Parts: sequence; C-alpha cells; structure tokens
Amino acid sequence: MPWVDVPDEEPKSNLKRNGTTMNGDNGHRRKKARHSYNSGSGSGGSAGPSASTTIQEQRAQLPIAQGREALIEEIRSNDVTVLLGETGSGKTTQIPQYIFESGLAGNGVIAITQPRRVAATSLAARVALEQNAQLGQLVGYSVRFDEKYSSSTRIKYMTDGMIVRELLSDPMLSRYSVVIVDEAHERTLRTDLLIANLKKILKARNGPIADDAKGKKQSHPLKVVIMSATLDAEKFSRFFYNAKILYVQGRQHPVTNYYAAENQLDYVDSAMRTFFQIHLDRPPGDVLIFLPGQEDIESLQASIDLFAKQLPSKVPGVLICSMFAAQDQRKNSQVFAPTPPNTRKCILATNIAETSITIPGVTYVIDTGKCKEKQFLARSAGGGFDTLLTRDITKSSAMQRSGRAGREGKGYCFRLYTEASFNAMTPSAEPEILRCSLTSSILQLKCLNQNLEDLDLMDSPDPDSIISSLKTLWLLGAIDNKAKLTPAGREMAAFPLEPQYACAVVASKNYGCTSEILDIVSVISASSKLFIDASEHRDTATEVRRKFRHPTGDHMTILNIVRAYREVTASTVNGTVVYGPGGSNEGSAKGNNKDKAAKREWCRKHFLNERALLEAKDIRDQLRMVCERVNIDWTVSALSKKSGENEGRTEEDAIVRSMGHGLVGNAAFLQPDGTYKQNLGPSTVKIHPSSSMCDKKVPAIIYDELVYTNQIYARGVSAISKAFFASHSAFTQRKA
Ligand SMILES: Nc1ncnc2c1ncn2[C@@H]1O[C@H](COP(=O)(O)OP(=O)(O)OP(=O)(O)O)[C@@H](O)[C@H]1O
Repeated sequence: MPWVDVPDEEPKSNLKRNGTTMNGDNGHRRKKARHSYNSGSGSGGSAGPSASTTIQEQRAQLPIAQGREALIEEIRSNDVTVLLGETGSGKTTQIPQYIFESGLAGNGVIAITQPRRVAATSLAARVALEQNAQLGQLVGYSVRFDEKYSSSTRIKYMTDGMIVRELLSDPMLSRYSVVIVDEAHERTLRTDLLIANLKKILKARNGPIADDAKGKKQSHPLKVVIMSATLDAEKFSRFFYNAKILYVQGRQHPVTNYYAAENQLDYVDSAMRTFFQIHLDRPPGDVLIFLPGQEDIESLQASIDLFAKQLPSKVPGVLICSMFAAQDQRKNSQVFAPTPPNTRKCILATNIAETSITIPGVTYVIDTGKCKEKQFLARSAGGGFDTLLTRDITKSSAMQRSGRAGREGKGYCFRLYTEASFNAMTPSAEPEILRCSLTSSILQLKCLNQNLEDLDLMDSPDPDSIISSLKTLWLLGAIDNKAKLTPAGREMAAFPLEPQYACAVVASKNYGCTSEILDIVSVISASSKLFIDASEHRDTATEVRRKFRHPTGDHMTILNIVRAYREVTASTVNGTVVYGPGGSNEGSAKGNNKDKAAKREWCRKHFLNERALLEAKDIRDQLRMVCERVNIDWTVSALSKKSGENEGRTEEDAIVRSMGHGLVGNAAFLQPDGTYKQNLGPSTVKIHPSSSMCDKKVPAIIYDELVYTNQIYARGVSAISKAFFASHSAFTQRKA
C-alpha cells in the first residue's frame, strides 16, 4: 500500500499567549522526522525504557517533570486550573503524584476521573507501582462493579460515572480535596454533569458566600484541575470564570504519521495488509490497530490468524489480543501482558484504547479512521432509543490514537486515510449531552434536587431529549405527574443499573421474585455477551442451547442458563441438570477445582461465555448489597415459600411482569400483518434473529433494546400479556 509520511501535528502555540507555558520538552522534542515507509530507515523498533532505567528515573525523564514546581505553585494559587498537554507528556500519571507529594491535598483524597474503566484501572496499577505501593492502599480505583481502595487511599482513579454517583451520598464531595477531570475534551455526559456540579461545589466550599445546604462554609476548599489534550482549553477556562490555562509542552518520544495515498474504503482489509507490511519489513515492536467495533475486530482477527499461520517459520510469530467494551475486563487486560520472545503482539481495539492508556511494547499504530458513536433517537411520543452508528473519527481522536505509539520509544502511526481527510476532520466530537439518552442522569439529578434544565452546563441538551427521558422516568414510576421524584424513583437511583432494570428490581418486591430478577439483570448488565455466536458454529450453538429456551422468551431463558450453570458440578456435567433457585457452587471460591473445570467445560459445550456468568455473579453480589441498603429482601424467590405476595401467579408470570414494569416503554404489539408496532412510538420492529422469540407470533412483547441496521430489530424479547398494559398505572392514569 503506498504511503505518504508526514511529521506529527505540532501543538498550536496560540494558547501560550492566554496561559503559561511549562516548557518541559526535556531535550526530546521531536525533530521533523522524514522516514520513507519502505526503507524502514530511522525506525527505533520497540525500544522501550532500558532495563537499567529505574521507574523513578523514568518519571524524572517525562516532559512534565521539568515544570513540576511551577505547576504545583499554579495549582496552589488557583481554585481551578486548566491543563493542556500533549499525549504522553505525563499529565495523567504525574499530576496526582505531584499534588500528593507536595502536600497540597492536605488530608483529603485526590480524585482523577477517566471516561473509561480500563484507563482508570490500568492507570491506578501504574501509579501504585510508581509509588511502590500495593494497589488499593495509597493508590486505588473505583469503576462500576469493581473497586479497589481503602481508608488509606489518597490517589483514586475513578470513572466519571462513579464520582457523579458519589454526589448522591456526598453532594459536596467532601472527602476530596482535589478533583482532576482528565480527558475533559471527550465531553462525556458524566464529565459534563461533574463539571457543572464542581462549579456549584466550588462556590459552596471556596466561595466568599457559602451556599451549601446548611448555609455554612465547608471546612476545606476544593481544587479542580481540568486536563485536556486538545485545544478546547479556552472553553473550559471561560466556563470557570477565565480559569488559568497551563500548557505543558513536549512529549517524551516522537511519533511519525504516515497517510494512505488514497482513502481506504475496505479498512479491515487495508489494516490487515498494513499489519503484514509492518510485520515483514519493520523492526520488532507491537502493533495496535483501531477499529470501530467488535464485528470488525473479529473479522480482522480471523484474517490475520489465517495468514499468520502461512508465514515461513523464520518469521516471528503473531499473538493477537483484542480490547473492546463488551469484552470481559480480564480478557481486555491481557493486552498489557508482556509479549513472548520472537513474537509480535497485534492488539485489535476500539476507541476504548484511545485515551490515557499505555500498552507497553506498542511501537506501531494502525488507525482505520472509524469509530462507533452512540446516538439517541429521541421520540417525544415516548421512549427514544440509543443506536450505534459507524462514523469517521475526529481530529482529536486521530491525535490520541497516534499518541498510543511512542510511549516508550519512537513511534509510528499508519493512518488509512489521506492527509487531506485528516485536515478535513471535525476538531472534536459533539458532547454526549447533545446526543445520548439522559434518562439515568436526570434520575440521579432528581435525587440531588436538581433539574437538568436548571443546571449551569457547558452545553445545553436538546429539549426533546429531556422530554423523552422525563417521559420514560414517569412511565417507570420514578417521577410523578409534577416531575417530582417518587420514593420508588429514589430506590431505583440507588442501583448502579440502567433505570429500566433498577425499576424491574424495585417492582419485583410486589411479585415476590427479587432473587430471579437480580439473576437476570446481572447478566444483562455484564459487559461480556452471554452467547458465543461466531458464524461458523451458529447452528450447532442454537441446537445445544435449545434446552434452555423458555416459551416466554429471552429473560426466562437467561434465568434457565444461570440456574443450570449454578448446578453444574464435576458429577453433573455429563448428567441431567436440575433447575432450582440454589446458589450453592457457582464459580466461587467454594467450588473446588474439579467443579470449576466442569463449569468451564459445560460453558464451552453450550457456546456460552463463562466470563459473562462470572461477571454477572459479581454484579449480583453488588446489587444484593444495594438491596440490603434500601431494605429490599433479595432472598425472596418465586420458587420459595417466602413469596407470599405471589400466590396464584406462575413463576414466569411474576418474573415477566416485573421485567414489564421496567420495560414498559419498550413494548410492541402484534399487527394483523404479522409485524410488531411499538406501543409508545411510531416504529415497526422485527424480533432479532438471535432471540428465542424470533419465529413466534404473540400478541405483545417487551424488549431490552432496539438495534438499528437496515431495519429496526428488538433484542432481548419476552412475550407478555396485553392485559398487563391495560392495568399498568401509567396507562390507567392516562385514561383517567
Ligand atoms: N502502564 C505503563 N507502563 C509503562 N509506562 C507507562 C505506563 N503508564 C504510563 N507510562 C509512561 O508514562 C508516560 C506518561 O503517561 P501519562 O498517561 O501520564 O501521559 P499523558 O500526558 O496523560 O498522556 P495521555 O493523555 O496520552 O495518556 C507514558 O508515555 C509512558 O512512557
């Protein structure tokens, strides 16, 4: 493939006028590199830090290290600081340590927020190492369904969602003395909500007139540091009353960008060819390939695998790893493991590997220039939906992607698009608040007595989106006719779940089936998919899993699988499994190794992803703790005698009705022509081929989600009685 090589983007210097430049280039500032792609000249390979460089020496060599004292002084004398720096300058790992080491944080905790969980956990591990501390002690992390910190934690990496959730129990974030908002330019919904709340908290904790709930000034002030790698700094600064902008100049190692001579339409094929060009012609160094989604990752993995097997034996081997949001975190973290000798690691990732992380060994990046972006299609008539669309990336993403090379030595980035396309890219993504569902955030804000529309936000959301989300919350019974939070809404907000599933848990109290609903929503909320459905064995998989199918649909089918898995032991694996509410030996420490191996084998035989089941177990444990906090008895099961309220109702009726309360806005009714039409909304939907209901015609269905391809498909489908809707309070109120 022909390539054009172009030096990496220079940082624009106009910000230096508005702020202060911390010159930290450390003598490593990149010369204008001109490498010919074919000659391979100038390639440093996977240099990496030499074995003799200690971790403290590595810290001292980072560009940011030279500006350390000046940075601390600026942060000390300003409530809010906006820090702009190139990728790899050392912002994310070093600033929290500088603040801690300078004593600036007093006795409080330093929070560093990240948009993505994999960044939060891997950064915490790295910084713990740099502090020579055990992870979870001085340095910890907190991400949804996983946390590692203790009372001695002073530096805490966390997702922006987790700190927004903490506002519910601690609206002044009083345990934190410094909040560092990293990758602020990504403008996730949670980051925007956090920033709006930080502005309020600053007034209350630091301002001349205290306006916290009790009208008293809080005891210790808050420092806020907004960090960004792009040029949005001025917008953040203006939002915080012209906060000081600091600019950290320099990156430790140079990255050379190569552009394709023509835009590559078949980006998966081009990525494969580029990978093998690197593998055959270039010195050692791992390769990170950015693709839009899981399907492309799987297809590229299959082709690289196929060709790698045909390479002559003298060519080094290829180890393929992948990283994407729907994959189990344990599998994602395998990309960080050292590459075996005489092997080149090839990491296939979505944009979850784009910001903040360092994957040791990566020298080459291949950027397809594509990503998937969530878009909320608001339906003010009721229940909009999120859909994932493949689109071109932004300039800021392209720079972040190339920044993943050159972390430990010289790096090279191959862009599968032309330089003209790069120049024409939108500078940065549209803020999520303008394009994503607001339902969960509005619910959380209601608990804080805040209305989204009254918040001082950097960008205000579309009124249609707000109306659609308020309507959903009303349907769930989380808010009343005056948009006031109901007691049930407060209970729902306590669960780290999408509001519709939190609603199903709350509703299960009245149907005596909380134990089952927790089983089901834990699987649905796991980041890994339960079913392994690679196309080559799809038919066999459907056949062996047929026994789990429940006539009411996918939710009961999930429950059957959870129960069957729970009952598998070394002695049952080849025999008949008896379904029951148990909890006896589920992949836990209690289960002995033989049982664990039996469970693994059972999952393999049934094309089930055991990781999803193990993750679901952890999630369920957390949900049980929340149930205890809000006084919901999670031991109540539709099969046990305890469920007195459920008399006369079958198990599946109780369970599907509980789910129905959560998914009341996601319902469709059968039409005379055999299609389903949304109950609240104009669309005709089809049942997804992966659903156990796909060949059935029932009067009414509920579904977990709609996916939009060439037509609208409902996924995660159960049959429900139409009478359920006639008796549901939302519809009886409407009639009244
Ligand atoms: N897990 C790790 N293993 C090895 N080196 C690491 C690791 N994490 C960070 N580093 C080193 O520290 C450097 C700075 O990383 P840091 O994440 O602080 O940079 P940054 O300025 O925040 O850039 P970005 O926004 O791109 O993450 C990296 O370039 C790398 O050399």
